Amino acid sequence: MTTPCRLYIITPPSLDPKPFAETLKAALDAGDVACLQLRLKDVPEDEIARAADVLMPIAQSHDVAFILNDRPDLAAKLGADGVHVGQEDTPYVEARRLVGKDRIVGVTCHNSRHLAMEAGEAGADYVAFGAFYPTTTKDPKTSCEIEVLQWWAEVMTVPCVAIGGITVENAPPLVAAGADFLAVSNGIWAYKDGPAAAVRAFNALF
Ligand SMILES: Cc1ncc(COP(=O)(O)OP(=O)(O)O)c(N)n1
Ligand SMILES: Cc1nc(C(=O)O)sc1CCOP(=O)(O)O
Ligand SMILES: [Mg+2]
Repeated sequence: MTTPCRLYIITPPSLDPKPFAETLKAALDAGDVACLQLRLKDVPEDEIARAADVLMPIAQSHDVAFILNDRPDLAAKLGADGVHVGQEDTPYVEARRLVGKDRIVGVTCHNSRHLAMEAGEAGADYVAFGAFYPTTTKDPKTSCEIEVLQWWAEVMTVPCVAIGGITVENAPPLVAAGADFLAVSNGIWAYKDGPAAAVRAFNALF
């Protein structure tokens, strides 16, 4: 039996924790969300820690796993539920050593079956493929064909995440291909009817 696709929300590239907390609560109240990734690039550690202090309890009280981007050391120190690392970040094995066996470690695999098999065999909790669509959130290294996702979902058991420019409108082929999670930033925060409506609309697709 296949499990339904779930939402993996990524925070906006910059945020003010106190006001953003209210937006986040409304979004997480609106429907099922599996993970929230705190992704603040090029900011000092204390800014990430301040944001995590405010946002992690909100995620966890909604049963949403709180994942920190890039920083396994800080994920362990702050008590996050996991970390996401890319190919230019801390290598998987070191990330796992830093966070321990009980936290989630996810790995960016771009559009590469080879990187995904390596990560899966090493013990990653999920592999992430992207970017599936054009995105304004970052300049992605690769674009990924839906076929890669479909192949992974058919052949492998390690969960896969689809990322990059995903919106309520363009998500259906990714869901049909077997993505376990859709990782979405702008498609949530800039949704025409607001983030809570986006969460409802994604859940209606699943
Ligand atoms: C779920 C998920 N997938 C991919 C990424 C991208 O990670 P990375 O390649 O390290 O790039 P940055 O996000 O660090 O700019 C991600 N963050 N989350
Ligand atoms: C953080 C990130 N990584 C990507 C990759 O392809 O690895 S695409 C991306 C941006 C995700 O944000 P949005 O949903 O706004 O496009
Ligand atoms: Mg990274």
